Amino acid sequence: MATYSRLPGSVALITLQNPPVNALSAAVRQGIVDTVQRALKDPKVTSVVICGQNGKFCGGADIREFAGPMLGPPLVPMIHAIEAVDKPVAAAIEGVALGGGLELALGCHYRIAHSKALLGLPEVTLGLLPGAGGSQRLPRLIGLTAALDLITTGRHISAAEALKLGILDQVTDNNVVDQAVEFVRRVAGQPLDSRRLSTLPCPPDVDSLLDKAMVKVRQRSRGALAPVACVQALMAAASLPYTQGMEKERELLTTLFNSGQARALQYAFFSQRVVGKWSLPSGASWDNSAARPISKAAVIGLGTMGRGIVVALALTGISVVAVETQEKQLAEASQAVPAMLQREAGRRGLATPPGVISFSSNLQDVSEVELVIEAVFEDMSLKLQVFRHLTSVCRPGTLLCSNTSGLDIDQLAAVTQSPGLVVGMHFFAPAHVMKLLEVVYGPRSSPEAVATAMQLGKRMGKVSVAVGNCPGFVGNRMLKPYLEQANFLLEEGATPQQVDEALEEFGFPMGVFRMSDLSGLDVGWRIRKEAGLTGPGVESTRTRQGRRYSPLPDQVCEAGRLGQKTGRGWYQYDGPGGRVARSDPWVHIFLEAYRAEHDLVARSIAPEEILERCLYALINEGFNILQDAMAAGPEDIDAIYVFGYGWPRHHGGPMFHAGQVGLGRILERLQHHHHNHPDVPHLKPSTLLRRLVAVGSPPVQKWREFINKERVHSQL
Ligand SMILES: CCCCCCCCCCCCC[C@H](O)CC(=O)SCCNC(=O)CCNC(=O)[C@H](O)C(C)(C)COP(=O)(O)OP(=O)(O)OC[C@H]1O[C@@H](n2cnc3c(N)ncnc32)[C@H](O)[C@@H]1OP(=O)(O)O
Ligand SMILES: NC(=O)c1ccc[n+]([C@@H]2O[C@H](COP(=O)([O-])OP(=O)(O)OC[C@H]3O[C@@H](n4cnc5c(N)ncnc54)[C@H](O)[C@@H]3O)[C@@H](O)[C@H]2O)c1
Repeated sequence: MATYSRLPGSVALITLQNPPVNALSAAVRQGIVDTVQRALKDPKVTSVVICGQNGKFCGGADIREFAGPMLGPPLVPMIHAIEAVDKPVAAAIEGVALGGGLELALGCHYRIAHSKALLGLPEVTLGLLPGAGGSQRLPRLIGLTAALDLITTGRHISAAEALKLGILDQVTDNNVVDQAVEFVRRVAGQPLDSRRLSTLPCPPDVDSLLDKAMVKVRQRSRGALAPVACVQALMAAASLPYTQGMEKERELLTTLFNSGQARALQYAFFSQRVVGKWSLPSGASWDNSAARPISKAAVIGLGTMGRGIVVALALTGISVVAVETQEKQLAEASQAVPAMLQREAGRRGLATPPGVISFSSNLQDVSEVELVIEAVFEDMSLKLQVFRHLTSVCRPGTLLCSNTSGLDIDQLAAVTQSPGLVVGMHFFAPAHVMKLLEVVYGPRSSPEAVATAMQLGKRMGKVSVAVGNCPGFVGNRMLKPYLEQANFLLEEGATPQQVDEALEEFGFPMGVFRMSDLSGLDVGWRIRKEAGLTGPGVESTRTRQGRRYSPLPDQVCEAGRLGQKTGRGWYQYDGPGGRVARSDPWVHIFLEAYRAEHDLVARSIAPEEILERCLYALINEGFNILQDAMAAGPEDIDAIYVFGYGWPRHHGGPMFHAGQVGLGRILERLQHHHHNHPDVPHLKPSTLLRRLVAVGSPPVQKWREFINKERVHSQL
């Protein structure tokens, strides 16, 4: 709703009230329509201020309403009515003015903001465009170049930047409503024509800026529709009168609204928030478990991951003891880490990186910290040794965390004095940049330890997801069948390029083979050796441990091709560390020889089969994970894949995508592929998938409840 009050001095104050962000729900829109009418009719009112309750102007349209029929007064005529008022109307912006919130402000004649406010048109991130006149008014106010940037990126800008761009008329450190009231009193009676943005001309696109932008956006959007539609809306603004521009905005919005992509992106928005409200099978959850404050931490092992973790902690204002036993590594890290910190602080606009870092080669130096993150090699015996040492050195109550990619957290906990204080904190490379953190709880991890790791992740700006303790946890466990299928496809006749192209066409930033070259092929090779799948003494057949196995990646490593770092992998590069992947004749000859050796006849494989085999195998493992209660719900899996594995956000995440494709279809295709490849257990449809199909394929939002019920009735 919106409340109305008349302040001394003939100013009407309209306050939006819809906690927590004053989203423009039907009730708020009705409230605005009614109160604006009241202000218009009240002869004693000479000017109007619109503000939001509880320090937030407005977070935009109510995204939850998009799932149902749109009721209540529509936004566009509501904003036109405000713009047409013949008394000055000012938006008093505190907190946020985003999306429809900023569009509402653009309909006002003046905009005054608090210096800490954030403004933006983030609709593109929800698969939409600014559909309440924003795509037509903003370029009229700030020009095409700046409007293009804000609308196609959806980025939030500070009040200072908004003032510079000309979006705001005034910025204040004081009470913004008081300032706005004073402002409108001052300007009452002045002509308003030039303040009505819809009546102003839009600058024409003289340098074909928008054509060039369109080319770039199409290249970068990887199949996402909204960025393209945003440019189209700006083209309409630049070339058509306002009314026709608005018609085009509406037409484009309707297309986006009806696209599966908008639903996927809005689901992704809420998933990100759902995972913060974590719960464990024990009943412990975000709202009944207290986190400990952390101000001093240690990181053990300063390789690729450890360095990034030190930077991420320091940026959060935490003092870090950084420990590395190899002299050369320590010397390198003590040069590299401060430089990384400086760079990242600069990128985030922080003047001085807040955390203090001390480097050491002595594990004894971590005795005073409150939390330790171990990031030594992925070797269980080494990690056990480190944890034994830590538990004897650290004071009682210190949280001991491991950045292992998939080893057993419980085994690590078992060698410590307080197993309840051991959790996994699985960061992704580079750890100071990537948004995902898997917080891995073992059977003995205490709610307090999970809560502390989750909160620390949040402080670091991560999307933290609580996951159960199983090999590979959630993300890497699902990756295994995906990689396996990619290798099998090579055996059957595909090339690395064909597989990668199909996946990139789907929207991944990199296909599986380019990604593996980037991460280093030796990572998986080491894990397979540890698992006894390859290495000296293991037979060179295509079956291992009773199931189909492809020795192709092992053989590529044995040839000294470890990916980008050696300048050769599934592709060739300009040299060690090269980044541009080129097809390598060696790989094609190698694949042909391999197929000949194993009597395999290469067949032509369609992109559809590549996608089905790779993605449905991955999705199937997602169902197994839900069934095993290793993830609390499909949103957790989807957030992990979107934020950690490059799953295209406009496809929502693997589990959401399964729902969009249709669970019946996924089941049928898995059955088909499993029939053709009975020696590949990952293709055998999961019981949960079968159960969901049997009950009519409920929408993804209902799976959590269904799984819990099935578990109670022991159906899973
Ligand atoms: C069929 C054809 C029909 C075609 C025509 C249809 C016509 C429809 C007309 C539409 C016109 C378009 C109008 C406009 O252009 C579209 C929009 O405005 S889209 C919304 C744009 N706004 C945003 O994207 C902002 C989203 N929110 C945020 O970024 C953040 O929440 C925040 C505001 C920066 C605050 O951040 P935090 O303080 O960290 O808080 P949280 O993020 O945790 O949020 C708290 C709580 O609020 C919920 N929430 C936030 N924003 C919204 C919102 N806009 N709508 C609904 N709910 C919102 C959030 O989910 C949290 O709740 P929880 O999930 O925890 O319950
Ligand atoms: N690299 C990745 O992409 C990635 C991603 C997520 C998780 N991980 C996990 O993070 C951990 C570290 O991986 P990495 O890639 O950073 O390895 P790395 O080889 O780059 O670095 C490991 C570092 O640990 C040091 N070290 C070894 N024993 C030590 C000890 N006893 N005390 C102190 N330092 C010691 C080594 O000298 C080395 O500098 C592994 O468990 C790995 O599985 C890696």
